[in-house]
Amino acid sequence: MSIQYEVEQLAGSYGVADSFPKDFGYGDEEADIEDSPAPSDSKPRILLMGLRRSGKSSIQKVVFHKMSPNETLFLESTNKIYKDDISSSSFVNFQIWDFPGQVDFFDPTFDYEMIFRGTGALIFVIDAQDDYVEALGRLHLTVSRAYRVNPEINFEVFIHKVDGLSDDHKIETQRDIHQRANDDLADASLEKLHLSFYLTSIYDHSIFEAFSKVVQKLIPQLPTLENLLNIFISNSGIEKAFLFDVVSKIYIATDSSPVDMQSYELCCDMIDVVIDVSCIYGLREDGSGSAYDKESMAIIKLNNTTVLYLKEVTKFLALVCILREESFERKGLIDYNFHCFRKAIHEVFEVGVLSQRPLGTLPVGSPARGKAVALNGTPRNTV
Ligand SMILES: Nc1nc2c(ncn2[C@@H]2O[C@H](COP(=O)(O)OP(=O)(O)OP(=O)(O)O)[C@@H](O)[C@H]2O)c(=O)[nH]1
Repeated sequence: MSIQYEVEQLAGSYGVADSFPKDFGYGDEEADIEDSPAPSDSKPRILLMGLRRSGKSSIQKVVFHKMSPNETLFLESTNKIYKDDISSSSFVNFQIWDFPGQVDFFDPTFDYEMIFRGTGALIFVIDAQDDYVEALGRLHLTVSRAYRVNPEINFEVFIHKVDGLSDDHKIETQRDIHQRANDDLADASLEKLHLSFYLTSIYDHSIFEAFSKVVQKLIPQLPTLENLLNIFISNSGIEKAFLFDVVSKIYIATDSSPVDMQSYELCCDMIDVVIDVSCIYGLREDGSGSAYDKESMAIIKLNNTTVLYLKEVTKFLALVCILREESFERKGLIDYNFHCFRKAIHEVFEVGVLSQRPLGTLPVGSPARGKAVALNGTPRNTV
């Protein structure tokens, strides 16, 4: 059975007119799509805030720059705002702003209104191995100010460095921080301000999983991507599928079955294996070429009748699936369905790229014509 029909219907019927975070690729199919990235300062921002030494720079380096967790021990304290534009290497077309812990953010020389206005998500990092009373006060001050300037911001709290805590202690810490932070908001009549909490550590996959959720909330096309994944897996006998940003190993979408940490870790490990092998054996003799390109694909059969299947979807994205060996007997069907899935994803992105062009330059009849454009759902303000 093919899924071509449904997929094409879906991509069309959603009429995704919002923009998509990143131009999606390369090659013949996309040659007519102009790459017109937003000027770097107009990109939606993810702010990383928190007290000194809470782990902000480490998070950023581990997730987006492949730094090994142990190396973060030698990171120097950040003493100015560090703007990291990761859009040239990653699907995630955001600027990550790492704030130095010791700077008085509400110093009058700091134009915090401008900073918050163009912000998509504010991640507040709390060191769970330290006394967190001061951090909670700072959290309250920061989110209440930010909310007044821009109530659309997603407020995310990373209860970080939980690798040092026992399971019971983790739960208790999360409950306590959740309770106190929300009590403070209630006292300030800010009940509408919603905080999301995550237990994170750079020493396991929890930081990638948490960042995945933060980024997913900023992708307006998420429901379309999830639908496409659902159709793909149900027609191909696949158990779980993730759409990964290869560089950061953030999953930007998955099908609607629950995510268990082990499956996610397995898929992350597969990406590492593929990229590492490709770096060693996949480049040309003079070192040119790319470790990840249109040809990238891998199948790994495990000794427990599980098969892992990875294929390139776009320049930055890969589909990684987990399936049973017996389902893999119909490999032809899976390959064909993947082909349709890939095409549909490109169509979704194509509309996104078109919608980023000035409206006057769009072809008449283009679905993006006449719609207001907001990058990742976030106003494009220049700071
Ligand atoms: N155990 C543990 N240590 C961590 C984790 N994340 C960061 N650290 C350590 O925390 C220390 C401070 O990390 P930084 O990333 O420099 O903290 P920061 O918040 O950027 O600090 P400032 O730049 O001073 O604001 C480093 O020694 C890291 O190795 C974690 O998940 N677990």
